[in-house]
Amino acid sequence: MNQGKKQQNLKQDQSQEINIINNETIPYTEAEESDQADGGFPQVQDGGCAVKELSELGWNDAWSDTWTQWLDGLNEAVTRRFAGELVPARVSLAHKHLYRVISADGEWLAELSGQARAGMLTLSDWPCVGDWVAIAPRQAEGRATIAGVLPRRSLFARKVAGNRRDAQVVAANADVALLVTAMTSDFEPRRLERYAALAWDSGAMPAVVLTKADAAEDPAAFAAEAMRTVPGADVFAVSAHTGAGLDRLQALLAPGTTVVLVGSSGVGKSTLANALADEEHMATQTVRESDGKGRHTTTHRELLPLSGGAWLIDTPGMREVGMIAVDGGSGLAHTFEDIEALASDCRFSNCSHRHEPGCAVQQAIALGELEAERLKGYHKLQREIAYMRRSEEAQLKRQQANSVKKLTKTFNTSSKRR
Ligand SMILES: Nc1nc2c(ncn2[C@@H]2O[C@H](COP(=O)(O)OP(=O)(O)OP(=O)(O)O)[C@@H](O)[C@H]2O)c(=O)[nH]1
Ligand SMILES: [Zn+2]
Repeated sequence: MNQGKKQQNLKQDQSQEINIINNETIPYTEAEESDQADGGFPQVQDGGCAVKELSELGWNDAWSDTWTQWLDGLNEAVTRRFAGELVPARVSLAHKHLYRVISADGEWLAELSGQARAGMLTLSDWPCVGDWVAIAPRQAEGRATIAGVLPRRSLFARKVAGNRRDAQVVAANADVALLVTAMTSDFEPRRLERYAALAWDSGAMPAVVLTKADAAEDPAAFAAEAMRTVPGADVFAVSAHTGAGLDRLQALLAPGTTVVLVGSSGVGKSTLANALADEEHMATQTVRESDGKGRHTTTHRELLPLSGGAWLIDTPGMREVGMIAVDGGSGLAHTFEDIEALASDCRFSNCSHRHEPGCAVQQAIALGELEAERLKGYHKLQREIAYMRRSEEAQLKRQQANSVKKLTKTFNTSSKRR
């Protein structure tokens, strides 16, 4: 799919306030205009982002099975309402309650059916970029109705610790999470551990990308350290500037694979994305020249095609994902498999691996089998998770207290009126 050029042109056409969907020109509707008033309408992603086959978007036998099961589970009213009209589509852009979705027939502007809306009980139920949804196209209008969201394979959320259901999902169904870190003084094994834990928790497969190979004296040493830090993950040393190592990385990103980039600011995520996309897809902060206002373009929430046929989810929320702590469940255990394995030999089952007698972890450190720094990283992440849990609980309590207060006030006011 080589539509990058077209996409660029479309982006520059924004000031004309048109959307091109399914090759038709459709003026903004009221809903879009009001969205635009508070923050700008999402950029037109790609006029004819038509895929020849759904598999290009990552659809496969497993998704087909999920689809069948999902349809079977629909209640009678929904089945009757959409009688045979539902087709799968993938969300390429989420903007408040308006979505862009790509189906085998092309790209649609879509909104949730009232019934689907009513079923959105928590923030995480709402569709987000990467989601597979069931749509009923409304051919005449060139719009579509979203009847529901298929169960997700993986998800990245803004707030993962504690109550996952209340997290805002910022990327769904990523297959691969590229943990991006530069081979400079920025390189921080402890941070990499945190990203790895986050990725394992998300359900996506982590792989490490070490950037700025051209500026590193000994890329192999960084790679070795990364392999020790994230056991079991593929490690790629690349330079977006010279192109070194990109081929090997491209091979991981098979057609239909969905990938996200996780990493701190300045490590080269945008540059890498550009190199993989072969186009300047990521010009998120270009100034709008066309209307002379010099206003920044809206930030994206997008599913971007990469040159090898894979897709990159780049949402503003993804940038925050790396900042937060993780669930503290399987992700932590997975990342620190070595420590967890040693821990099973500790004398006490609740050993904290600090001062307890018979601690197998401390013993391994004494024998030089485990780096003390790694245990420090483990403890630090544990502490952060505990801290997040506590602050979330406190926040929840405050919210509850506030709503009780509000209710009481409403009650008092209305009883005074009576
Ligand atoms: N030498 C070298 N510099 C690079 C490479 N890739 C990126 N950089 C530089 O690193 C700086 C940061 O790159 P970005 O791609 O903006 O980093 P980012 O991770 O997207 O940063 P945020 O947008 O803040 O999250 C820029 O000055 C790039 O030119 C590389 O392969 N080699
Ligand atoms: Zn121990």
